[in-house]
Amino acid sequence: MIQYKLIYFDVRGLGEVSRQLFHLTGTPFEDIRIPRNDEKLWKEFKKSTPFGQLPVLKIKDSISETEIEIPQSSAIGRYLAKKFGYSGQTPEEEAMVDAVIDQFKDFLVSQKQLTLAIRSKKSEDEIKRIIDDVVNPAKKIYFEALIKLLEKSLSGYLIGDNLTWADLQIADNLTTLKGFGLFVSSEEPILSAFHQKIMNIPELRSYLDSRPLTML
Ligand SMILES: N[C@@H](CCC(=O)N[C@@H](CS)C(=O)NCC(=O)O)C(=O)O
Repeated sequence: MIQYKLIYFDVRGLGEVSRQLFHLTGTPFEDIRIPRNDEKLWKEFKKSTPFGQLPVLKIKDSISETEIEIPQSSAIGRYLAKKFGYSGQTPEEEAMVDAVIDQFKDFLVSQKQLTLAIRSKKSEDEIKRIIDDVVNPAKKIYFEALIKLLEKSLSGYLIGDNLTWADLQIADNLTTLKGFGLFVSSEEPILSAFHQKIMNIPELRSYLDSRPLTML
């Protein structure tokens, strides 16, 4: 018997795609959420994590009595997607799924400047500057890459004929951008149709509906 514990902060962020994979597949897991604002608790807990950051996935096999901890959100997402059948159907699809995740991570470097500025209560002018000079140029490159894939897609998914964890990750990030006012459905019809398709997956819908729009 395998027991999963996913540890992340009490926000959507980098832990969300893994939570979604558990909900999608109906796999029981412990969803441990560290309060984002409890700095004292986090400072203590941080010491016990493999790389000093979250998310972390703990996997306990009660038969062999082994326990492992996996850090890094993409490693966790990829591991769960492989286990549950959402990592791509062939090695080539798997490579493209990884490429989409890498593209998302590249974009995240810019988005992170915005989230840090909001969290540290920077001035409106500074936040606008980050959006104009950093996030919007990176978003243009990111959206163009996604749109290219979707224009070629016959299934409506980013890669191949089936849902992969790359679809979940990108749709989740679109939700975040929507929360920031940086993804406006009427301006992005192709991405908007994709976002709706993923948001309406029957096995995930009630979970997704329960989640906040903002990732902070
Ligand atoms: N590359 C890592 C980044 C992880 C990361 O930045 N985690 C943040 C939360 S989103 C964190 O643990 N922040 C607290 C800290 O660094 O002390 C991943 O993808 O998991």
